Amino acid sequence: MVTTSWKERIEVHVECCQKVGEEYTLTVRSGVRQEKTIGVSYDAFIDDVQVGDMVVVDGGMVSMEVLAKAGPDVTCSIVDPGIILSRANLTFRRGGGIVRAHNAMLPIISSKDWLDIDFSISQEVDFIAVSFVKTADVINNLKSYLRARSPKIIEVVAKVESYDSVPNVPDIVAASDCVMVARGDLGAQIPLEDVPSVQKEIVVRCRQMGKPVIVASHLLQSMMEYPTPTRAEVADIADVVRQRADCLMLSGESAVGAYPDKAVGVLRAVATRIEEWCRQEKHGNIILPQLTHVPDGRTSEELCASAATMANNLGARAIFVFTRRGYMANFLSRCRPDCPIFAFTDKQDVRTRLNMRWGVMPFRLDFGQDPEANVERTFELLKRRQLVKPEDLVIVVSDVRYSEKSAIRSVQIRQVP
Ligand SMILES: Nc1ncnc2c1ncn2[C@@H]1O[C@H](COP(=O)(O)OP(=O)(O)O)[C@@H](O)[C@H]1O
Ligand SMILES: C=C(OP(=O)(O)O)C(=O)O
Repeated sequence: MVTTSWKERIEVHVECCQKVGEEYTLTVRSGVRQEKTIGVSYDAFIDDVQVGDMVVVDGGMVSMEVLAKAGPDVTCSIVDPGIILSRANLTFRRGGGIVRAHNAMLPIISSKDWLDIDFSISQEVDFIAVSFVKTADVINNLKSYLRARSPKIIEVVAKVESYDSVPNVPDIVAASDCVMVARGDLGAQIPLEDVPSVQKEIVVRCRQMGKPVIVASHLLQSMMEYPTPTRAEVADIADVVRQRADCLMLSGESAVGAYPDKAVGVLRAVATRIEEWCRQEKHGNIILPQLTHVPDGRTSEELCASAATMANNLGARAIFVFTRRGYMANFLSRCRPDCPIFAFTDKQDVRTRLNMRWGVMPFRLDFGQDPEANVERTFELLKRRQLVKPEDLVIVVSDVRYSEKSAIRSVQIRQVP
């Protein structure tokens, strides 16, 4: 996955602002290395900020008041001391409210991003994530560009991380292939106490609309420095899993933290345990609206809903599904059944994209002419991998051939031979 770059960023490695009243210079001059001088990576900072504003770094890591402006430099006095980490995010508050900076008017996808998008197309990436999405328009625009330029389907992930995106979430979810709740930047733009409810609303909305959702950042923040997490972080991961989000994403923990492998291990262990508990306790069930209206889509949706209900009621070991474009696997995933969904597709890019879907373990398989022979091959394949064993009860969503040329869809209750 590649991501677009638009952000107002601070360019320091790590800076400790220790004393109240200490003066710092924020400058838009690039590459300046002077004591108590911090680079800001967008030029409009100088126009946006006013004397008396409060500049808030990373949602409150450090706050400083603007004392004076001179050319490219802004002198600030530390109000709340703390540590500024590299690529920190800046917001300004004036009269208690957030200031809609000039940057909020800039295009979400910059000219450099378009070059990067062209490069990503040439490299056949699977996903492009758009930072600081405000409305669905930017997603629609990028998707139509990708449709015209990319021979391969590239899915577009909307990163919800700005103040402006929150009221537009329903349209953004509808337009995107996938949504990321980017809690790091979101928490700097909206009050921190609003982040959990916004996260929950986005996760539920995405599931209702059949779009995968990633919850990102600060899941194991303390593991940037320590080999074990806090109990509160474990509880946060458990909450995301109980909300039935599709993906959990580490950021700094795996990118620059001291214990990346341990952090991934903790994430996996907690998620696995809580998923098991969710299956027993039946938490997180929600009402799913009808998604499709065309007759063919309705049939697929109903078939998958019934397959998931049957699997739950019968305590099935797994659901097997054949899917060329990923639709059937996606419908099944949306139902969040109690057992894994083994999805078989004849296309490698569909297999890769299905990794993003909740509960789906995708496999690539060349489909032969006879549907039943394909089903039998999948049993053998999964027995070899010890994912199922003889006599396991499984639900199979597959075509059944009833004449030389035609097949009908079916949901089958079967025992692994
Ligand atoms: N056992 C099977 N062997 C080969 N192909 C199958 C089998 N069962 C179903 N299929 C095919 O899998 C595809 C399901 O594709 P998918 O993209 O998920 O949804 P849709 O049916 O809406 O195209 C259909 O083309 C169907 O004919
Ligand atoms: C995922 C996020 O964005 P980035 O990748 O820029 O940290 C975030 O802000 O939470």
